[in-house]
Amino acid sequence: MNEGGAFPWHYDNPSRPNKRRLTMAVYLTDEWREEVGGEIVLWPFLGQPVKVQPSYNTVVLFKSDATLHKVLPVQSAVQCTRYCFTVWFDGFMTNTDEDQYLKVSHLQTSAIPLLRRSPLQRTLSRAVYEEEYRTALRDCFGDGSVAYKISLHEHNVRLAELLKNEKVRQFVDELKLYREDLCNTE
Ligand SMILES: O=C(O)CCC(=O)C(=O)O
Ligand SMILES: [Fe+2]
Repeated sequence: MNEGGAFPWHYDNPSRPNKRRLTMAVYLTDEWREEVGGEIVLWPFLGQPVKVQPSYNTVVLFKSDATLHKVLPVQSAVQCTRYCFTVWFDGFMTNTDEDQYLKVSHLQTSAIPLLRRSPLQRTLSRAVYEEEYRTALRDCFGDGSVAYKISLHEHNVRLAELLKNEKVRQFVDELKLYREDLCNTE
């Protein structure tokens, strides 16, 4: 992935033909401490991010198709190897049409509770969190690196494609406001 072993914001199951339903990450770093870094951050759609320390015997379980997450860079100056293994559980009913295809009827306030728990959020996530996606790419790959430039370009292209649609653009603006309001009240 990259030298620090970090991951930018992603879903473990981004779309078909992926079958992942559940992610289980098991952390086995002995004597993990804060200056090592490498925390996993889970971000429930439109909610508050949750940072989990990858300390020995910690297990994290989440929905692979509806949990945005990233892994913070490990500080290479601190001589500590990060040990982790991940198990993905596939599902038979993963990425159904209902999970996969955003409809015009989803682009309205009343659909927000559904989007917050549904894999449908994946279509809108990079637009709602466009800046956070960019920052995480830079933190993971390093400013000026080829990998950063390529991944940033890919993000920008996919974002522009999504925002071509006027209704999507308007709804994304609404979701950004909703997200801010919720962060201030939660
Ligand atoms: O290393 C971790 O904490 C999780 C890795 C991860 O997100 C992945 O493999 O998709
Ligand atoms: Fe992941």
